[in-house]
Amino acid sequence: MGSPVETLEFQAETRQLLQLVIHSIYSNKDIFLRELISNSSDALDKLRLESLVDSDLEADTSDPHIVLGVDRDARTLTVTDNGIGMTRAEVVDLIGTIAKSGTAGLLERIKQAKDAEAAQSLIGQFGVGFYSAFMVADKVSLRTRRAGTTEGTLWESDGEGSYEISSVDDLPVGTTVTLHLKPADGEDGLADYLADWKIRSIVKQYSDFIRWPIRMAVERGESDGVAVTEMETLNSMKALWARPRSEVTEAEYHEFYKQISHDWTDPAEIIHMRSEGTFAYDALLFIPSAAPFDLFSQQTKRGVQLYVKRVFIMDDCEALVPNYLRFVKGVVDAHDLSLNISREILQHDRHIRGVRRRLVKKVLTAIKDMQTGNAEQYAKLWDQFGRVLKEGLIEDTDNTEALLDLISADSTHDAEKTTTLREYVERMKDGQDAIYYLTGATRAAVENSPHMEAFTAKGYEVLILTDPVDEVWVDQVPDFDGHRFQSIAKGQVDLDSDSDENADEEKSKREADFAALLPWLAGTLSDHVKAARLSSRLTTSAACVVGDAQDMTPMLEKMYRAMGQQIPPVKRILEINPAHPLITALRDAHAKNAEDTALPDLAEIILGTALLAEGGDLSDPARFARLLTERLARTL
Ligand SMILES: Nc1ncnc2c1ncn2[C@@H]1O[C@H](COP(=O)(O)OP(=O)(O)OP(=O)(O)O)[C@@H](O)[C@H]1O
Repeated sequence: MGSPVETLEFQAETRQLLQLVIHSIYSNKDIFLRELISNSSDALDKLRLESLVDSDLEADTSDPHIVLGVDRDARTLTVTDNGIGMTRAEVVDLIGTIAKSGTAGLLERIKQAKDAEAAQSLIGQFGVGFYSAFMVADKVSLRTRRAGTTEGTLWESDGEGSYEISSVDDLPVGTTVTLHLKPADGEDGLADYLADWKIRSIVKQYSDFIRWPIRMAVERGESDGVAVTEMETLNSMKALWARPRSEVTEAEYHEFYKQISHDWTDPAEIIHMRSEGTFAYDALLFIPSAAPFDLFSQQTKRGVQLYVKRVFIMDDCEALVPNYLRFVKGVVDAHDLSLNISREILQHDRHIRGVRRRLVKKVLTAIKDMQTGNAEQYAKLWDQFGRVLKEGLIEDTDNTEALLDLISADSTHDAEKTTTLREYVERMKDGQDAIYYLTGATRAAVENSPHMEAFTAKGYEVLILTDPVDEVWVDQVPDFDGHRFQSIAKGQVDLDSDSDENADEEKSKREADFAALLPWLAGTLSDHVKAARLSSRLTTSAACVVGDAQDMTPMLEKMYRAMGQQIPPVKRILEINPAHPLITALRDAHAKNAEDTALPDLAEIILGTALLAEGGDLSDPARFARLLTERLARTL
């Protein structure tokens, strides 16, 4: 026997929240199904747990499931579970009221939010759960019977001010939510939620890994003019990350990786972890073996997806992995977050920040282990992802040390093999305190650059850095193991630190010899260089161009320009080799007749050749070619 229908008012806050939901704060209405399935899944979990704890509870737990039902004539969609169910009092408490603390304050802030996006992000902290049904339905009925009780409850509402509640007989244990669907309306984001394909695709996208079967009767042709239907399970239920590592085979991991990454090759590394602390989560991450083609495009997305209790929440979750680990693929399943959590809130969530820190450490440690344990695999990985990892030196100062430890760079020590910074430091010469490097477009350009000459002659090893990102991090990272990074194309170089008196004397004499030429050179070339000085880094070339320690390198200047930034041209310093015959001849010619009109052209040619030798660009190549040919012609 059913009881008389009682009409109850929604609590004031609930009413406000419902209004917000109905008047569509959410552009993505599909999520209502995710919310209802998630509630059902929780109810199935609860029943299983309760029946284990309470042996007197007469509950059938032989086939826990969720069934989706469509009635096209009545335009209803039902979500049924045989989970724990609710008593009448629980329905009033749980569905008619919002028990969460801070609701009133939150609603106030939502009302004051500037736009829909801000409102959505606030409400994401909260989760609208069951109420999201009102986004797609103009009436919702809930029939439920709690396990261990006999009386069923019917709750019905149109989401306006009140709801009706009555007792009903003969309900099975569990809950059925019936949505009386609003008409489909493309403009309002309301899809046809009676269509099999739509339901199927929402389940696949959001609820594929729910551990209980989600079933639906699907049509399988006709027999004697009558549609034949068959129950089909829509979700795969296989959430690998929720299983203990020891129970998952490598083949299963690989299969799963391919499914989420759309990659054909097996991953290079698998990281499977579980945290059971105050903020419990499972994480299953993969380091791919090859970089995707769009790794450096602006549109590249991060590969880590966020789930909450097996319900898909979002992909490209920037709160979980930093940009420089965008190549890492996988899933993080947090056990205790709102399903509607927004990206913005996630960014500021203390727990999520903790998860992120841990994931970064795990990934970096996995790469480090590869470096020490499997050099060949590591070399491949570095080749694919080294450039991106080096972005971390700019983005993530918390992990500078770990990242520097991973660096593998070309060096003048070995033409075939790269070096780690640690190996470099171990080979450093006595008295050498800095790590020398030179940046450039290619290994050949760097190796043949005039800046290298004295370093090569004196046996100093120089790192050859040819990735654009190298230009930036070397300027930002203070040191490795107490040794600062020193560009050999910047600042003064004094490789004879133990200079004796004779050397000093010689130096003063040279300075005096060139005392007239240097200011003249600087003046003549003042459109291109800010100073001219004698070099101690050249052995065979006549000249080179160097920057001050804080100057931007020409490559960095070019990079900024390519990105559309307006920066004034950076003038560098011309260094000349006092022992080179061309330079001594110029000095003598200048001493003889400083007004000789051929001299400025010669100065330009010297500067131009220095730029060409470092692989740089000439400001006016045609002019340079003309000056050079005229000069050569005169020598014949
Ligand atoms: N199918 C169901 N079976 C049993 N109880 C349910 C069911 N659906 C909802 N409930 C009860 O109603 C409560 C409120 O549900 P609602 O979806 O509004 O919020 P929630 O699931 O608690 O939180 P959120 O969705 O924000 O994470 C649930 O906590 C649960 O106790």
